Amino acid sequence: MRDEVDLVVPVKTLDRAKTRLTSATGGDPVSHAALALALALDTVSAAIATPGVRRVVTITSDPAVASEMAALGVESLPEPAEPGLNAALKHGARTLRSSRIGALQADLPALRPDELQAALEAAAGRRAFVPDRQGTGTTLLLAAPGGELDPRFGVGSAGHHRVSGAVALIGAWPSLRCDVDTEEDLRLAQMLGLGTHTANALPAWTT
Ligand SMILES: Nc1nc2c(ncn2[C@@H]2O[C@H](COP(=O)(O)OP(=O)(O)OP(=O)(O)O)[C@@H](O)[C@H]2O)c(=O)[nH]1
Ligand SMILES: C=C(OP(=O)(O)O)C(=O)O
Repeated sequence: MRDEVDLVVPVKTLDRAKTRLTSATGGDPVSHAALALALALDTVSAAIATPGVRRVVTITSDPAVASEMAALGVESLPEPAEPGLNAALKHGARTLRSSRIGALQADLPALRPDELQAALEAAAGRRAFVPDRQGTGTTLLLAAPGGELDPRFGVGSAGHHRVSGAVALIGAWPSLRCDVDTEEDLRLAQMLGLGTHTANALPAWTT
């Protein structure tokens, strides 16, 4: 039987999201929100196309995000009263009550379903995580079947997830490691091959 996972994807309200990318859109808030949304839509589109992913739910208080996710057939849950990324993920994990839960960051615009699938299979039922391209952050955290998510995202989260007993998954999945925080990340993601939402939302300098 396939070891399927339900993924919680956190998405900040668009007017607060991706501040390190502000320069990429020349400070225009409308273009910036469109780019932040596009990153999330491409991430979620790839996740729902991955055979080992049973269900994807976003955690967001932004109605525009929830509406666009609904158009993809993806449900959104509002954020809990407690602020912050890890509180949002714990809330999502508790609400879903899945047999196996994972957290996927929403800024992976080059994500390929075959690469996400390869990482899910490499986890082989263990609590595991995928470090970002720099090796310090985390792009995917997987609970063991029936286990707690215990998210420790934030600065240096790869180290925190390792210390918490999660196995680092290292393999040929560059698109899963390429989270986009800065203009440089965006250029690298473009080289890997962006999803259509982000490609269409790109600022003029990239084309
Ligand atoms: N729902 C929710 N998602 C969050 C929260 N904080 C971060 N995220 C999401 O978690 C992921 C990783 O966050 P970051 O890479 O730090 O993104 P960011 O906070 O938008 O970017 P910066 O403003 O540049 O730090 C992104 O998908 C964010 O949208 C939060 O408080 N609530
Ligand atoms: C919150 C995280 O993302 P980033 O480093 O992209 O801000 C993380 O990797 O834990």
